[in-house]
Amino acid sequence: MTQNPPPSQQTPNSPRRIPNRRVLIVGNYCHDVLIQNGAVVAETLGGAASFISNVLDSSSVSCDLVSKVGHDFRYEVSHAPIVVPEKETTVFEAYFDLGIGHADRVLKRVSACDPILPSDIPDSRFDFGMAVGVGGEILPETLEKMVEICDVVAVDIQALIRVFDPVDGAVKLVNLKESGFHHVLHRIGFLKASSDEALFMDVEEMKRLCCVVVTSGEKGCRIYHKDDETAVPPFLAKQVDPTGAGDSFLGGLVVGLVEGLDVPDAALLGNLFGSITVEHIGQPKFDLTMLQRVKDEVQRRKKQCNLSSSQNNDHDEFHARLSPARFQDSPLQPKLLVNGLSCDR
Ligand SMILES: Nc1ncnc2c1ncn2[C@@H]1O[C@H](COP(=O)(O)OP(=O)(O)O)[C@@H](O)[C@H]1O
Ligand SMILES: O=P([O-])([O-])O[C@@H]1[C@@H](O)[C@H](O)[C@@H](O)[C@H](O)[C@@H]1O
Repeated sequence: MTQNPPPSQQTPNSPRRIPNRRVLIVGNYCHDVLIQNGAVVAETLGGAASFISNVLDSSSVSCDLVSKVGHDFRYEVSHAPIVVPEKETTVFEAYFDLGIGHADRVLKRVSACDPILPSDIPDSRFDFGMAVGVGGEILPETLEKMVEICDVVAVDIQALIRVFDPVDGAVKLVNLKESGFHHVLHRIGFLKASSDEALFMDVEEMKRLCCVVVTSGEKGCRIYHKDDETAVPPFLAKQVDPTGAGDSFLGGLVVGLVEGLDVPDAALLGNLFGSITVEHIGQPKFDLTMLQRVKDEVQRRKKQCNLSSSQNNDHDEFHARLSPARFQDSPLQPKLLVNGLSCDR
């Protein structure tokens, strides 16, 4: 197969045969069961792929999605999964002993569908690939194929370092070095980890290989790349269920990158979508007016950055403009958050 050179290496005479497709998402949908004090509180569509495609679809970013489910898959989704008739859909039970609004949860994978194989992935080229497994469905050879066919690959570390207790399915983490993926990591563009997961990698080593983004719930996120470290401020949210925040964050980050924002601005969009997600149980339905306001702010920000001759590293203004766009119709008081501190307007 003839591959297009990555955009940075394309010249007017490059043999660019077929335009890239935009985004490839690889990861299984799952059924999430939320449990508090021994009782089932909610059952929802889960899996990073579902949260991410929700963000991309709502933002009009076209994507292909490769996911496997079993005969018992119960949800209508806009990107059809591969159905494996002899298997059951991946199921996660999430135990919230402190209440489902609380960030602390214990996850158990109680059923696992099949892994995604390189042959399940289309032989096209993509601008962005997203390796976003939740239940061990991304294999080293799956990621190897993704880095071959995608110009930039963003990886959620949870796809690489999760292992599952053979008896009760409890999720445990192994160090990235022992994950079986270490040899591919120099070929990925972005590695996203929550602050708990970041303890299972050497950030100093990884930031030399790719852009590392560490999310910290209500505190926002930090970006590490080479010798740079950038804190990206959060948005206020009334947390109801933390499930999917990291996934929606990654979706927002990729929407920003596809739109041509620089990485801190794109991460700010990630924070925005993460903050909206924690206000819902299951998949958030994004308000159309809010989405339009956010799109307008993104276009405005792009123009502003194009006009400015010097590198514009001041993201506070973009944050200050996104905040009211997000809170306009919300019961939360619109507040300005600067460097993680909230101030009344
Ligand atoms: N309580 C919260 N308030 C505001 N934003 C939040 C909150 N929780 C999560 N977010 C946003 O979602 C992102 C991902 O959340 P986090 O909890 O760090 O990830 P994960 O779901 O992978 O554990 C955060 O960086 C932040 O931008
Ligand atoms: O909450 P989060 O860490 O972003 O991502 C979650 C996964 O950790 C979990 O395994 C899955 O069942 C949820 O649907 C969601 O994808």
